Amino acid sequence: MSTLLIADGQVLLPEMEVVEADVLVDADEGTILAVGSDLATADETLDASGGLVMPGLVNAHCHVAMTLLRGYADDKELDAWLQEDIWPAEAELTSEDVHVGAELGLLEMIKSGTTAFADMYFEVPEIVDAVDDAGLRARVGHGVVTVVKDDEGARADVDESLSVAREYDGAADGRIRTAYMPHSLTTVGEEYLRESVAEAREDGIPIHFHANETTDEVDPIVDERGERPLEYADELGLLTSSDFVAHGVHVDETEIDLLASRGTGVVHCPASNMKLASGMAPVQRLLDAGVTVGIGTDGAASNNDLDMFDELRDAAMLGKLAADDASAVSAETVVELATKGSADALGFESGVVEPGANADLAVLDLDAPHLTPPHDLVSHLAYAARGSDVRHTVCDGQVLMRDREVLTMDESAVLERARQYAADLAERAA
Ligand SMILES: CSC[C@H]1O[C@@H](n2cnc3c(O)ncnc32)[C@H](O)[C@@H]1O
Ligand SMILES: [Zn+2]
Repeated sequence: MSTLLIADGQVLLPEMEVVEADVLVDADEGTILAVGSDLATADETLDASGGLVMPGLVNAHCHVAMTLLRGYADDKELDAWLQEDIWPAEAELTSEDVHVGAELGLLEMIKSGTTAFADMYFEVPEIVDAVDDAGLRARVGHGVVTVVKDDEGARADVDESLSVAREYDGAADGRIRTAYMPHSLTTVGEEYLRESVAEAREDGIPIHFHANETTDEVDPIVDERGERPLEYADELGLLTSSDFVAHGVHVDETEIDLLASRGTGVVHCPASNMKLASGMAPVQRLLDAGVTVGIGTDGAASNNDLDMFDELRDAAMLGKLAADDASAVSAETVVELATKGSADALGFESGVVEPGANADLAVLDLDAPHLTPPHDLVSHLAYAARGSDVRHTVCDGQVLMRDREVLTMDESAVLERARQYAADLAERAA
């Protein structure tokens, strides 16, 4: 067994308590062996002195290759943004573009302490390949949109999503898991949803989709069906405890109870919801009802970065506004949502620093003006820390970034390729 010791730091425990301790990792199994003092010596050591060892952040909803479209189209609401700018640009995407964009996003994640994410996009084999090389953990899937396709095209899209989910589950030494990913209840036709959900269920494949993001999406469903979107989703068999939905902004009490009783996770994407003026998710009400809530960035074109520390702060701030209550969505809550909450929604044994859990960890450097004085480190994580404070990143027991040097990627080459491919893409899409 080869071991890794993360030594001499403070450690954030699952109960949100901070203690001085070392963390011993089984680097072969990729799990945490022990948290404490006087632990065994290890094959490799990471110096965490002056730092906080915390669970790696889990970005529970992303479109990682959309980094190539960062800053490409801003300041529009969702429908106009997708239809006028994003979908025409995505029609020009090549598999190489997706690879290059994914690498850029993965680099950004490693540098800002994210160790796992969920991703819905096209050209999934390219994303799998990039994740495998970068060393992160992900639940990936091919996003299905049938509304603009003929029957043959729609079925091919559905089949691709199901076959990708079957083929790549367990890839990258088990760090890749998959899901069937219909884009949303309005962009995938009912007959395709009915057939494909049954197939996914037969094979035990989880399902992830965008839900209740805007009133423009909710109102037509209510008008045409006389029921709420998540009631419709439930009838289709889309809400089980292995499934998770993105956004859940415009949900009523019936839908919140449905999510809680089915055990379906909701991924809150506060920055994207604010930027596209989609609305404010009722995060405190979801939590009070017992819904599993995670946090995600959404894509870098609607955020516009993949720094989960921004998301923690946004989630806390927006949660208070939505509840009209400054005690709602507290610092402890958002830290838990972006770690264990997201990991639970995605079905990963990550998000906590405790023996047996995946060794997916970030070490934050506390020696910075904006993190001084250290009255309350959980408060700092929620309200003051930035991705650039991360000093080391570890996933599955492997060191991906040591002393701010990313070991699994050539940073300058990734940036150079991304600049070139993004410029070419924008030119083709113009
Ligand atoms: C079919 S692959 C995923 C698809 O989703 C698009 N997308 C990005 N952000 C959002 C969002 O906030 N709501 C809905 N759809 C979104 C992305 O551009 C891809 O086309
Ligand atoms: Zn999305």
